[in-house]
Amino acid sequence: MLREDIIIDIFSGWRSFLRKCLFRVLRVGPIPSHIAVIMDGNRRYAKKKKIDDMTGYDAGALALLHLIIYCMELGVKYVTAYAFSIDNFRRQPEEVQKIMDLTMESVMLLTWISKLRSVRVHFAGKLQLLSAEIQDAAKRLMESTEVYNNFVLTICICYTSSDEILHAVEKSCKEKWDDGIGIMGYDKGNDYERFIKVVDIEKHMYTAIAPDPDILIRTGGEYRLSNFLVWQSSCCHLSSLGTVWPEFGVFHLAWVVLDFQKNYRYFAKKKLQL
Ligand SMILES: CC(C)=CCC/C(C)=C/CC/C(C)=C/COP(=O)(O)OP(=O)(O)O
Repeated sequence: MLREDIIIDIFSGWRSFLRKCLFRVLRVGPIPSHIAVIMDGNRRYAKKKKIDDMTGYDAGALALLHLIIYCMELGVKYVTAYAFSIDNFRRQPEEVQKIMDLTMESVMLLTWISKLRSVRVHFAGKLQLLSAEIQDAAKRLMESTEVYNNFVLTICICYTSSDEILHAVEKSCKEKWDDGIGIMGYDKGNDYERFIKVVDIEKHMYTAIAPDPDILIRTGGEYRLSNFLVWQSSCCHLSSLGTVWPEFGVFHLAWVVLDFQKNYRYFAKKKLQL
Protein backbone atom coordinates (compact mmCIF):
# COMPACT_ATOMS: atom_id res chain seq x y z
CA MET A 1 0.00 0.00 0.00
CA LEU A 2 1.28 3.47 -0.85
CA ARG A 3 1.78 5.78 2.13
CA GLU A 4 -0.86 8.17 0.71
CA ASP A 5 -3.31 5.25 0.63
CA ILE A 6 -2.44 4.42 4.23
CA ILE A 7 -3.33 7.97 5.29
CA ILE A 8 -6.65 7.90 3.45
CA ASP A 9 -7.29 4.55 5.14
CA ILE A 10 -6.51 5.99 8.60
CA PHE A 11 -8.83 8.95 8.05
CA SER A 12 -11.79 6.83 6.92
CA GLY A 13 -13.60 3.56 7.70
CA TRP A 14 -15.23 2.13 10.83
CA ARG A 15 -11.99 2.31 12.86
CA SER A 16 -11.87 6.03 12.31
CA PHE A 17 -15.50 6.24 13.45
CA LEU A 18 -14.80 4.32 16.69
CA ARG A 19 -11.70 6.42 17.31
CA LYS A 20 -13.68 9.62 16.95
CA CYS A 21 -16.20 8.30 19.50
CA LEU A 22 -13.36 7.52 21.91
CA PHE A 23 -11.84 10.98 21.40
CA ARG A 24 -15.21 12.61 21.99
CA VAL A 25 -15.27 10.96 25.43
CA LEU A 26 -11.67 12.05 26.14
CA ARG A 27 -12.51 15.62 25.21
CA VAL A 28 -14.82 15.83 28.22
CA GLY A 29 -11.58 16.36 30.19
CA PRO A 30 -8.66 18.71 29.47
CA ILE A 31 -6.76 17.90 26.28
CA PRO A 32 -2.98 18.41 26.25
CA SER A 33 -1.84 21.11 23.90
CA HIS A 34 1.58 19.55 23.25
CA ILE A 35 2.70 15.90 23.23
CA ALA A 36 6.37 14.97 22.79
CA VAL A 37 7.60 11.42 22.07
CA ILE A 38 10.80 9.42 22.39
CA MET A 39 10.19 6.59 19.92
CA ASP A 40 12.19 3.82 21.55
CA GLY A 41 12.11 0.10 20.78
CA ASN A 42 12.15 -0.13 16.97
CA ARG A 43 14.94 -2.70 16.83
CA ARG A 44 13.41 -4.72 19.67
CA TYR A 45 10.16 -4.76 17.71
CA ALA A 46 12.07 -6.03 14.66
CA LYS A 47 13.64 -8.81 16.74
CA LYS A 48 10.28 -9.76 18.22
CA LYS A 49 8.71 -9.96 14.77
CA LYS A 50 11.79 -11.68 13.28
CA ILE A 51 12.19 -9.01 10.63
CA ASP A 52 15.32 -6.99 9.93
CA ASP A 53 16.09 -3.89 12.01
CA MET A 54 15.55 -1.55 9.06
CA THR A 55 11.96 -2.76 8.63
CA GLY A 56 11.53 -2.04 12.34
CA TYR A 57 12.29 1.62 11.60
CA ASP A 58 9.73 1.60 8.75
CA ALA A 59 7.15 0.37 11.24
CA GLY A 60 8.28 3.11 13.65
CA ALA A 61 7.82 5.82 11.02
CA LEU A 62 4.35 4.50 10.29
CA ALA A 63 3.48 4.58 14.02
CA LEU A 64 4.56 8.23 14.07
CA LEU A 65 2.29 8.97 11.13
CA HIS A 66 -0.62 7.38 12.99
CA LEU A 67 0.15 9.38 16.14
CA ILE A 68 0.17 12.64 14.16
CA ILE A 69 -3.26 11.89 12.70
CA TYR A 70 -4.71 10.77 16.04
CA CYS A 71 -3.43 13.93 17.72
CA MET A 72 -4.98 16.10 15.00
CA GLU A 73 -8.32 14.37 15.51
CA LEU A 74 -8.10 14.62 19.29
CA GLY A 75 -7.37 18.35 19.25
CA VAL A 76 -3.72 18.28 20.34
CA LYS A 77 -2.08 21.22 18.60
CA TYR A 78 1.64 20.38 18.87
CA VAL A 79 3.51 17.09 18.44
CA THR A 80 7.29 16.86 18.82
CA ALA A 81 9.13 13.64 17.91
CA TYR A 82 12.72 12.67 18.68
CA ALA A 83 13.75 11.14 15.34
CA PHE A 84 17.54 11.20 15.54
CA SER A 85 19.99 12.44 18.15
CA ILE A 86 23.48 13.76 17.45
CA ASP A 87 24.76 10.70 19.35
CA ASN A 88 22.91 8.40 16.91
CA PHE A 89 25.61 9.21 14.32
CA ARG A 90 27.69 6.64 16.22
CA ARG A 91 25.31 3.85 15.16
CA GLN A 92 25.97 1.44 12.26
CA PRO A 93 26.22 3.36 8.96
CA GLU A 94 23.28 1.45 7.44
CA GLU A 95 21.09 2.44 10.41
CA VAL A 96 22.06 6.10 10.06
CA GLN A 97 21.37 5.88 6.33
CA LYS A 98 17.98 4.23 6.96
CA ILE A 99 16.81 7.07 9.23
CA MET A 100 18.09 9.64 6.74
CA ASP A 101 16.15 7.86 3.95
CA LEU A 102 13.05 7.85 6.14
CA THR A 103 13.51 11.56 6.78
CA MET A 104 13.63 12.23 3.05
CA GLU A 105 10.55 10.05 2.49
CA SER A 106 8.75 11.79 5.35
CA VAL A 107 9.46 15.20 3.85
CA MET A 108 7.65 14.15 0.67
CA LEU A 109 4.74 12.64 2.55
CA LEU A 110 4.46 15.58 4.95
CA THR A 111 4.39 18.01 2.02
CA TRP A 112 1.24 16.20 0.91
CA ILE A 113 -0.35 16.00 4.39
CA SER A 114 0.45 19.61 5.28
CA LYS A 115 -1.48 20.91 2.27
CA LEU A 116 -4.39 18.59 3.02
CA ARG A 117 -4.64 19.49 6.73
CA SER A 118 -2.80 22.84 7.10
CA VAL A 119 0.06 21.35 9.09
CA ARG A 120 3.16 23.36 9.89
CA VAL A 121 6.30 21.22 9.86
CA HIS A 122 9.43 22.26 11.68
CA PHE A 123 12.80 20.47 11.87
CA ALA A 124 14.68 21.17 15.10
CA GLY A 125 18.34 20.43 15.67
CA LYS A 126 21.81 21.00 14.27
CA LEU A 127 20.53 20.71 10.70
CA GLN A 128 23.92 21.50 9.18
CA LEU A 129 24.90 17.90 10.08
CA LEU A 130 22.38 16.62 7.51
CA SER A 131 23.30 16.08 3.86
CA ALA A 132 22.78 19.09 1.58
CA GLU A 133 19.90 17.30 -0.14
CA ILE A 134 17.97 16.69 3.11
CA GLN A 135 18.75 20.19 4.39
CA ASP A 136 17.27 21.69 1.20
CA ALA A 137 14.18 19.50 1.31
CA ALA A 138 13.61 20.22 5.02
CA LYS A 139 14.10 23.96 4.51
CA ARG A 140 11.65 24.01 1.60
CA LEU A 141 9.05 22.14 3.64
CA MET A 142 9.49 24.47 6.63
CA GLU A 143 9.17 27.55 4.44
CA SER A 144 6.17 26.27 2.49
CA THR A 145 4.25 25.38 5.68
CA GLU A 146 5.12 28.32 7.92
CA VAL A 147 1.78 29.97 7.09
CA TYR A 148 -0.18 27.10 8.62
CA ASN A 149 -1.14 27.02 12.27
CA ASN A 150 -3.79 24.31 12.63
CA PHE A 151 -1.29 21.80 13.85
CA VAL A 152 2.48 22.04 14.38
CA LEU A 153 4.76 19.03 13.96
CA THR A 154 8.36 19.35 15.15
CA ILE A 155 10.80 16.65 14.10
CA CYS A 156 13.92 16.73 16.26
CA ILE A 157 16.76 15.54 14.08
CA CYS A 158 20.50 15.83 14.78
CA TYR A 159 19.22 17.05 18.14
CA THR A 160 20.33 16.94 21.75
CA SER A 161 19.19 19.22 24.54
CA SER A 162 22.78 20.09 25.48
CA ASP A 163 23.46 21.25 21.92
CA GLU A 164 20.17 23.17 21.83
CA ILE A 165 20.97 25.01 25.07
CA LEU A 166 24.53 25.76 23.95
CA HIS A 167 23.22 27.09 20.64
CA ALA A 168 20.63 29.28 22.42
CA VAL A 169 23.22 30.68 24.84
CA GLU A 170 25.62 31.48 21.99
CA LYS A 171 22.84 33.20 20.00
CA SER A 172 21.76 35.21 23.07
CA CYS A 173 25.35 36.35 23.74
CA LYS A 174 25.72 37.39 20.13
CA GLU A 175 22.46 39.28 20.21
CA LYS A 176 23.13 41.08 23.49
CA TRP A 177 26.85 41.62 23.28
CA ASP A 178 27.53 41.84 19.57
CA ASP A 179 29.96 44.66 20.32
CA GLY A 180 31.98 42.06 22.24
CA ILE A 181 31.94 44.09 25.46
CA GLY A 182 30.92 42.84 28.85
CA ILE A 183 29.80 39.73 30.63
CA MET A 184 26.28 39.98 32.12
CA GLY A 185 26.52 43.67 31.23
CA TYR A 186 28.49 44.39 34.43
CA ASP A 187 31.22 46.51 32.87
CA LYS A 188 28.50 48.56 31.18
CA GLY A 189 27.11 49.48 34.57
CA ASN A 190 23.70 48.05 35.43
CA ASP A 191 22.31 48.17 31.91
CA TYR A 192 19.40 45.74 32.33
CA GLU A 193 18.93 45.43 28.57
CA ARG A 194 22.30 43.68 28.29
CA PHE A 195 21.52 41.04 30.89
CA ILE A 196 20.84 37.63 29.43
CA LYS A 197 17.50 36.43 30.73
CA VAL A 198 15.69 33.09 30.59
CA VAL A 199 13.34 34.46 27.91
CA ASP A 200 16.35 35.30 25.71
CA ILE A 201 17.62 31.73 25.90
CA GLU A 202 14.15 30.30 25.30
CA LYS A 203 13.64 32.49 22.25
CA HIS A 204 16.70 30.93 20.60
CA MET A 205 15.88 27.27 21.31
CA TYR A 206 15.55 25.08 18.19
CA THR A 207 12.11 24.07 19.49
CA ALA A 208 10.92 27.61 20.34
CA ILE A 209 8.11 27.22 17.83
CA ALA A 210 6.08 25.21 20.38
CA PRO A 211 5.19 25.77 24.04
CA ASP A 212 6.66 23.39 26.64
CA PRO A 213 5.17 19.88 26.30
CA ASP A 214 2.30 18.84 28.56
CA ILE A 215 3.12 15.16 28.12
CA LEU A 216 6.39 13.46 27.27
CA ILE A 217 5.94 9.82 26.22
CA ARG A 218 8.80 7.35 26.10
CA THR A 219 8.15 3.86 24.82
CA GLY A 220 10.37 0.79 25.19
CA GLY A 221 10.17 0.69 29.00
CA GLU A 222 12.99 3.18 29.64
CA TYR A 223 12.80 6.03 32.17
CA ARG A 224 15.47 8.35 30.74
CA LEU A 225 15.11 11.64 28.89
CA SER A 226 18.18 10.82 26.74
CA ASN A 227 19.03 14.49 26.21
CA PHE A 228 15.58 15.32 24.80
CA LEU A 229 13.71 18.51 25.78
CA VAL A 230 15.53 18.61 29.13
CA TRP A 231 14.99 22.38 29.50
CA GLN A 232 11.34 22.23 28.41
CA SER A 233 10.16 19.26 30.46
CA SER A 234 10.49 20.59 34.02
CA CYS A 235 6.74 20.71 34.44
CA CYS A 236 5.34 18.06 32.15
CA HIS A 237 3.69 14.71 32.68
CA LEU A 238 6.23 11.95 31.98
CA SER A 239 4.83 8.71 30.68
CA SER A 240 7.02 5.64 30.24
CA LEU A 241 5.32 2.75 28.45
CA GLY A 242 6.61 -0.82 28.21
CA THR A 243 5.32 -1.16 24.68
CA VAL A 244 7.81 -0.85 21.81
CA TRP A 245 7.30 2.21 19.60
CA PRO A 246 5.93 0.54 16.42
CA GLU A 247 3.17 -1.01 18.55
CA PHE A 248 2.09 2.32 20.01
CA GLY A 249 -1.54 2.83 19.02
CA VAL A 250 -4.71 4.72 19.74
CA PHE A 251 -5.39 2.93 23.05
CA HIS A 252 -1.91 3.78 24.36
CA LEU A 253 -2.57 7.40 23.47
CA ALA A 254 -5.96 7.32 25.19
CA TRP A 255 -4.36 5.77 28.30
CA VAL A 256 -1.66 8.45 28.46
CA VAL A 257 -4.20 11.25 28.02
CA LEU A 258 -6.42 9.79 30.77
CA ASP A 259 -3.40 9.63 33.06
CA PHE A 260 -2.60 13.26 32.22
CA GLN A 261 -6.19 14.26 32.99
CA LYS A 262 -5.96 12.48 36.37
CA ASN A 263 -2.92 14.60 37.28
CA TYR A 264 -4.03 17.74 35.46
CA ARG A 265 -4.86 19.83 38.53
CA TYR A 266 -1.36 19.28 39.95
CA PHE A 267 0.41 20.28 36.72
CA ALA A 268 -1.89 23.27 36.14
CA LYS A 269 -1.11 24.52 39.68
CA LYS A 270 2.65 23.97 39.18
CA LYS A 271 2.60 25.93 35.92
CA LEU A 272 0.88 28.86 37.63
CA GLN A 273 3.64 28.91 40.26
CA LEU A 274 6.38 29.29 37.62
C1 LIG B 1 10.22 11.30 10.39
C2 LIG B 1 11.28 10.36 10.76
C3 LIG B 1 12.66 10.64 10.35
C4 LIG B 1 10.98 9.26 11.46
C5 LIG B 1 11.98 8.39 12.00
C6 LIG B 1 11.41 7.12 12.43
C7 LIG B 1 11.90 6.59 13.72
C8 LIG B 1 11.01 5.56 14.31
C9 LIG B 1 13.03 6.99 14.33
C10 LIG B 1 13.48 6.45 15.63
C11 LIG B 1 14.93 6.66 15.81
C12 LIG B 1 15.55 5.97 16.93
C13 LIG B 1 17.01 6.04 16.94
C14 LIG B 1 14.84 5.32 17.90
C15 LIG B 1 15.42 4.51 18.97
O1 LIG B 1 14.90 3.20 18.84
P1 LIG B 1 15.85 1.91 18.71
O2 LIG B 1 15.52 1.26 17.43
O3 LIG B 1 17.25 2.28 18.97
O4 LIG B 1 15.28 1.05 19.89
P2 LIG B 1 15.91 -0.27 20.57
O5 LIG B 1 17.26 -0.58 20.00
O6 LIG B 1 15.93 0.11 22.01
O7 LIG B 1 14.92 -1.34 20.25
